[in-house]
Amino acid sequence: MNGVDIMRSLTVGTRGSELAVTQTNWVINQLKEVVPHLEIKTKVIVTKGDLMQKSNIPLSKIGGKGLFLKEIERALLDGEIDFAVHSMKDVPAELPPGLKIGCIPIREDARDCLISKGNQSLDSLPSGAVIGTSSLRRQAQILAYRSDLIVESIRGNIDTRIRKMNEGSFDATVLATAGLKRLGWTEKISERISVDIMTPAIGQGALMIECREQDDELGQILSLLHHAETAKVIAAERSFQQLFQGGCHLPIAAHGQVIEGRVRLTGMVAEPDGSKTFQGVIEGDDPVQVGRELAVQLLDQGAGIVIDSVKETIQKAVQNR
Ligand SMILES: NCc1[nH]cc(CCC(=O)O)c1CC(=O)O
Repeated sequence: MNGVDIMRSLTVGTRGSELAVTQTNWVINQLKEVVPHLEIKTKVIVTKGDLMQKSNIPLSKIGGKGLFLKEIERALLDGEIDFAVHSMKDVPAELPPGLKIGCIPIREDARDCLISKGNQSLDSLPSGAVIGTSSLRRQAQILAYRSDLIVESIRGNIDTRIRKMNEGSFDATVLATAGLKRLGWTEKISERISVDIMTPAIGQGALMIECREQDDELGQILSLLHHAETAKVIAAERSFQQLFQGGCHLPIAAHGQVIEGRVRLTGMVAEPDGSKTFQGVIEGDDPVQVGRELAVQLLDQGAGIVIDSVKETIQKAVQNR
């Protein structure tokens, strides 16, 4: 890539988690390579999601996307920071007015991975082994594949979850491969789970850089990190998700690939106990259309009934808090 000669002093806002800071630093380094004269300061911002993680209420029961974003978006709009790096997976369907997607950089490995005591794989775990996850998507797919395993809720950042597994009553946990790779912790991975067994979360492994709508100069800088192929599959995955009107707290998954210029999207919706799964694959040229068509296909099979009942359960849990 050619360097661009822009002098500007920027502030990036980030959550304080080790993963958030690592992802932000990755972006800073990428930017400095293409725009050597940039000066970038980092400002750590505490979000509601970070505070909730210290509590015992499962995030799936709090519901709603954007728990990790609100305070950061406030800081963007107030001009306290100029841009922010988010895990795509945690970004809601719509951005608030005044903000835009600065770019979508190249995606890391989208697969989930198993981290287990004794380095066991999903196939070699003994019957009755306890897997810690609070993701209904992961729970449903683990149980659909191995109904003899037990899933229990586990909370916290990546390092907390791994520690809880090693110290506590869990035999294994499932995390995003991308997070572990970025943190340099791949030696902890026991198995990268095939997308044929576990469809990844919508946007998993991808980042989204957000900035102010009117900041054209920064938009131009950020566009240097944009990865068109990633953006295409993300558009398909998110368009699929949009028809279910829900985020990563629902048992919904999608994984897009670009094959000879066309998008191939696999989608999955499941009953949280894994007793029933709806799956489909659609290929096409227009990512948004592909996502929509696939969602309609699964809705026609009855996936909407499953999702509505999961939403109802979440709603009740929120009311009873
Ligand atoms: N919801 C938490 C979250 N948001 C992004 C990642 C990992 C990185 C990614 O998916 O890009 C994680 C943790 C995990 O699921 O293991």
